[in-house]
Amino acid sequence: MSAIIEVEQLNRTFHLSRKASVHALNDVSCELRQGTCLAVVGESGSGKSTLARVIVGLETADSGTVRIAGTEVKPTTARRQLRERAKLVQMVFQDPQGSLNRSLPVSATIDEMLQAHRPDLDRAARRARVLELFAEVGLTERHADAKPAALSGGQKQRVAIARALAAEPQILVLDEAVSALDVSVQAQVLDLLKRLRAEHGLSYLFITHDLSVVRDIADDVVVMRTGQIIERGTVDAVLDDPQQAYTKLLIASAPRPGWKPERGLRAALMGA
Ligand SMILES: Nc1ncnc2c1ncn2[C@@H]1O[C@H](COP(=O)(O)OP(=O)(O)OP(=O)(O)O)[C@@H](O)[C@H]1O
Repeated sequence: MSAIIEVEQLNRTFHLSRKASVHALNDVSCELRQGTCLAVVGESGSGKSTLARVIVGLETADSGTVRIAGTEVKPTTARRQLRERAKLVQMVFQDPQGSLNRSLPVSATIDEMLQAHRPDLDRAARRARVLELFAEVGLTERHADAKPAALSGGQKQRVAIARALAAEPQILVLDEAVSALDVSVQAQVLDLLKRLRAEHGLSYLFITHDLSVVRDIADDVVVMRTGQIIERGTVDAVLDDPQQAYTKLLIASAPRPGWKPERGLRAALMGA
């Protein structure tokens, strides 16, 4: 199976002051196989979001390459190139609020995407497409015409997914996209994502700190720690037979029935 995203030796350092800097990405290489889901896991600050942001072009790497669908993508501000990249890869964030205007119906955000990516559609055709996209993510016309405040967190995240789909991308980069949702709503959104992936032949880069979510949706996983990938493999191989002590700790500290927060990763790493 060919790779739709190939990341080679990415480096990104943030200089915080004259003396202090953070190596957020340290020679990171990985690939997302076409039609599959690659999970990127690791504790807070390990570099997951920076990797996602470099891939979608929101962040610039100091060195290294990103190829999407065989073509190297470079940071750009040129509208045409940004639009081409948006057609390949769309990002869904933890907080859907960012892409919604409080004073407009949520359908407006999808209409805006369609205006950018489907200039062939007139107003009536865009409205029809908006309703089609809402139906695809399990929402109705009533939801489309509601303002953000009238929708639940799960419904808003469905709108964010519909917005991403409006560009007809090949890849979704989901950055903690289900992390803020209640467990039952999270399961519904994960089911939706699995269905959409199958129906549209999408590939997912799935950033999460939650290993139960990884087990549910991902095929492959990379484990990040302080900007480096320290373990990689299929989900079954890595979660059932982790090789690195850090991965073992991540798994041991993942919430499960009977789990106590004070026995979490930080406590475990500190030997508490
Ligand atoms: N714009 C920035 N300026 C300075 N430092 C940054 C910036 N973005 C990220 N960092 C630092 O880079 C490191 C990696 O951050 P990143 O957000 O990629 O980690 P993460 O694994 O996604 O964490 P989280 O799950 O908390 O979002 C952290 O130490 C962070 O503080």
